[in-house]
Amino acid sequence: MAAEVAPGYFDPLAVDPEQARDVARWRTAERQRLLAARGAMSASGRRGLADALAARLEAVLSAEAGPLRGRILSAYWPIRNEPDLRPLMIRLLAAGADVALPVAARPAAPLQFRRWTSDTRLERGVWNIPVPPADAPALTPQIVLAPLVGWDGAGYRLGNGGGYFDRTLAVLDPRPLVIGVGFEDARLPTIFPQPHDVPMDLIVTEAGVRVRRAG
Ligand SMILES: Nc1nc2c(c(=O)[nH]1)N(C=O)[C@@H](CNc1ccc(C(=O)N[C@@H](CCC(=O)O)C(=O)O)cc1)CN2
Ligand SMILES: Nc1ncnc2c1ncn2[C@@H]1O[C@H](COP(=O)(O)OP(=O)(O)OP(=O)(O)O)[C@@H](O)[C@H]1O
Repeated sequence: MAAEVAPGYFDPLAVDPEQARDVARWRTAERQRLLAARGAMSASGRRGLADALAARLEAVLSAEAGPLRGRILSAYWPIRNEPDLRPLMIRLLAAGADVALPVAARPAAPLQFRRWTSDTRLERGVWNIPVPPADAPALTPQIVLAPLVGWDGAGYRLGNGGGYFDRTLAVLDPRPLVIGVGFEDARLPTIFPQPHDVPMDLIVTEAGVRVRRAG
């Protein structure tokens, strides 16, 4: 009997399509809930938490990555009430780091990273996200700040649902130090990690380093 069944049938790592659909549906609902909660914060409350988060990040960066001069860091231009780290991005530039922004240039493809300075004239990319223009230098980041919609204690990230960071982290070589950044309140018991989900090396919130994966 067993010999008649394709060996893949018993593959314990195979994804059950029904379960994958359930997880995807659950994530869509959790994303909505978390985005609504973040949107309901006052602007000044969000600003205060973002500033606290930026201070935590600065300490983490110097502890983990050493001097920032010459380092290539990817940050993000805030959308959907994400923590606004633009003041930190300016300080990183002043410290001599190269700052890049992610660009979803093609659907279902890895992100590109383009150099950003305070003089860069941003254009509107997909979903109206401001991005550096196509002639901005392409950079390969050594450190990636990945904005979190949600996160869990195992270091997994719930993002905006495009799968862009997962696709990107799957192909970046050498692999950068990946730091998930978001608000403490966005913690979930688990995001039900799927085979494509790439865990963060660190998760930092306004409360400090919340997850650190060995590695
Ligand atoms: N500030 C910032 N920039 C970023 C990201 C980010 O999360 N934050 N990205 C990080 O990847 C990339 C853009 N990713 C995005 C992915 C999906 C959607 C989006 O609109 N998604 C659908 C929901 C899809 C679903 O739930 O299945 C939507 O909300 O309608 C927007 C941006 C690149 N730049
Ligand atoms: N490496 C990959 N290769 C192919 N598809 C992928 C990969 N990573 C993610 N996906 C697909 O992208 C979709 C969204 O994934 P997921 O819910 O993890 O997004 P997210 O991490 O929240 O989004 P984002 O990174 O854009 O903020 C899923 O359907 C998933 O199958």
